[in-house]
Amino acid sequence: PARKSKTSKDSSSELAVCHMLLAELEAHRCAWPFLTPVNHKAVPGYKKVIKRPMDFSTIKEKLTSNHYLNLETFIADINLVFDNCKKFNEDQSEIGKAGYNMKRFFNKRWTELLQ
Ligand SMILES: Cn1cc(C(=O)NCCN)ccc1=O
Repeated sequence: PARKSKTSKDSSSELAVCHMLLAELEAHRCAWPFLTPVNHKAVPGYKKVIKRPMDFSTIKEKLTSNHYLNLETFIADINLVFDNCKKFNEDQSEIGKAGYNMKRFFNKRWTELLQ
């Protein structure tokens, strides 16, 4: 049978999964470059190159202030962190490798939890 629009239960359990996923990302040993906003005064070129900065602390703030209307907008911000990283850093740099590891970890975990 066709699924009715999302019930409030669905979205509150999805929200709980988002909190859990974010906590796991923050605890990952490769999370260090992504925990707080990149200091664009200390990182030459970052402000010009990266049009939509994003980091885990900003995502947590948005999550706790009910900014995310649905799961997709949360996942889009997580992926923005990794897309920015790939754009700005060499693949084989320490930060580039950390971003690749975090993206693989995230994809594995959210598909386990939500699909
Ligand atoms: C994600 N990212 C982080 C940094 C950085 O310097 N983070 C502070 C680590 N303490 C620089 C470029 C970049 O793309």
